[in-house]
Amino acid sequence: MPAERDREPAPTTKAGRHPPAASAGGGRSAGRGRLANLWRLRGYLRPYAAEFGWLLVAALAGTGASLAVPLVVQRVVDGPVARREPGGLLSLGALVLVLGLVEALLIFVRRWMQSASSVGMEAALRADLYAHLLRLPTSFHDRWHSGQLLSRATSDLSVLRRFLSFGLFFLILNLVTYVAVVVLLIRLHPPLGLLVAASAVPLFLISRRFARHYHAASRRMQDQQGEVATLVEETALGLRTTKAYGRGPELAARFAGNARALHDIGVGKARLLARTSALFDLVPNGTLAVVLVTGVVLVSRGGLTVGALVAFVSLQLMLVWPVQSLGWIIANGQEAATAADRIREVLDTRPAIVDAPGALAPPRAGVRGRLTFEQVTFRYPDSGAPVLRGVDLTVAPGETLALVGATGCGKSTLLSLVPRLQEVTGGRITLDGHDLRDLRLSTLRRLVGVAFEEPTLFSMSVRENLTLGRPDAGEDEIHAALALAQAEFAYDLPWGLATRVGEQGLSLSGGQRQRLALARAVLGRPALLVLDDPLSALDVHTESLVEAALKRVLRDTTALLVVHRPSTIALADRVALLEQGRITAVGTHSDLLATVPAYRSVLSADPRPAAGAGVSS
Ligand SMILES: Nc1ncnc2c1ncn2[C@@H]1O[C@H](COP(=O)(O)OP(=O)(O)OP(=O)(O)O)[C@@H](O)[C@H]1O
Repeated sequence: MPAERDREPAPTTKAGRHPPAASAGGGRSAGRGRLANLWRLRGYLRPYAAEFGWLLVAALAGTGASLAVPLVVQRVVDGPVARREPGGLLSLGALVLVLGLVEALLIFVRRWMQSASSVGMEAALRADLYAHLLRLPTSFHDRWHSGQLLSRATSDLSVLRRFLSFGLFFLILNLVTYVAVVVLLIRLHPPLGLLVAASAVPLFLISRRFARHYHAASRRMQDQQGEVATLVEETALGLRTTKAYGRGPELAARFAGNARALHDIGVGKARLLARTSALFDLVPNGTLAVVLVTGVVLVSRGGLTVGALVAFVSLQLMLVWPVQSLGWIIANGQEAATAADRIREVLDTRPAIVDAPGALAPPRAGVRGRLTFEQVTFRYPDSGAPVLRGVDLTVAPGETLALVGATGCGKSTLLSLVPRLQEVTGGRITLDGHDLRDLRLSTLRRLVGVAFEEPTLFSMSVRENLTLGRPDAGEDEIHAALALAQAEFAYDLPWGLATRVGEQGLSLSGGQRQRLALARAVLGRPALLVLDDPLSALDVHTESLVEAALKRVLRDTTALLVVHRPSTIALADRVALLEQGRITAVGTHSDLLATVPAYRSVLSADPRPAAGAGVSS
């Protein structure tokens, strides 16, 4: 299902902002829009419309059967009982039995069919949400807490399923029951019937107030669940650091604070529901008391038959449960509305980096690999100053260019622009003269092999990790890539390449992970290699082996490398110095060493500001 609106609401982000609905304590516009997002998800119910319709028919028929019983009882009381003659009692008794059996059968049919549609709807929505998360740019994931996404993909979807399978169903059923009973009551005795009908007014007012407050509480609760999920996830991922620094107690206290907040919101919600449920109990029972007293007076004055009073009261008793359950249904509905808001916040975020219409897909063989940055500017969303400012740089086909600069000057950012993980905010980058934005994303990412500073491995087999970008890679290619990255240790793992590496590849050493990530980048000989400090976690011996192997690959591949160590810089044909978002010098390593003090300063880790950086690109 496509995202429908072109807006990025302020989500519960890492910056801690909340969407407008989170603080919705009431207000007319909030009230109007409260169910809007729930309504927008109706498309997911469409495939199950017929099923849902049959369910409703079965439920309404069952309710009709149960409503008929008091009317038969009226005939029994006013007929055989009043006349004190049992004639006709048998047929009326048989009718009640048949009605009971029909009702039981219809309830069985309804329950049998009920769950499949809601589970199917939940699965479809979850699949769309996940696919959409994959399409969203890295800037989106930079801003959102992973726990918030996790809770949306799990608990929010379950809340929606519960509402669609029970809440919505009983809301319709109970409303129809209410109207049908009131119509029957008015037919039995118009003044008393209208009195019962009038009880809908306080019920409506209570419902409206409750819905408003419960919606706000639900939003707080579901956001807080996301916060707790984030904390648990961060703790699990950073467990080693936490333990090493002895920060366990501090984290436990932070968790306890968050869990306490969740608990308090949960208790608040439960109390709100309890208070309102009491009112929902009071109204039908109070009306019943008035009807009983008035009814008995009417019977004593001959204005109503005993049978009619029995039928009236029996029918009215059938309203107690629908009214009592109103609190639960509204609560469920408001939680579902909140869940829909939270899910739409993700679905409404448009993927910013997408294929242009008519995007090109040049074949690998036709790509020479000339990479050019033309006046490239880049600024992170929500941050003030641009990280890159007017970068001009050309990497010739087959050339290896090393990017050098002080920490935080924007090297990784510049690299991330090549596979379009981030989009330039000014200027353009071209590959063989084509603006990267004119290339099909999937093609571009096949042409560019990437290895990041932090080598991420997924909890799947080594082979799957290696062939992530090239599922079709053959055994020879895998072997060549592993050999190149000096990562043949993978064959010696307990199950060879079929060995599952742990989450984030934690069962491997940093150097092993880095070598596997390098093998993944070079697999299939991409036209362009983009490597962010690819040798940082290697020991001196392995580093020189990988360097030697890399040298071979780099000979016929265009490559842009971020490097810190002079030994790795030797791999490059030329070096570019990045300072405060600008390329201030380009040349060979020896030229720059000789002529650019800032370059010497960066390489010698000299913290002094480099004055007079000279050679410009
Ligand atoms: N996702 C982000 N959102 C906002 N600012 C960011 C983001 N990532 C990086 N930055 C900022 O952009 C600047 C450049 O970061 P970048 O990681 O590109 O530097 P770098 O030169 O690669 O650093 P290092 O050598 O330490 O890896 C830094 O000031 C950093 O704080």
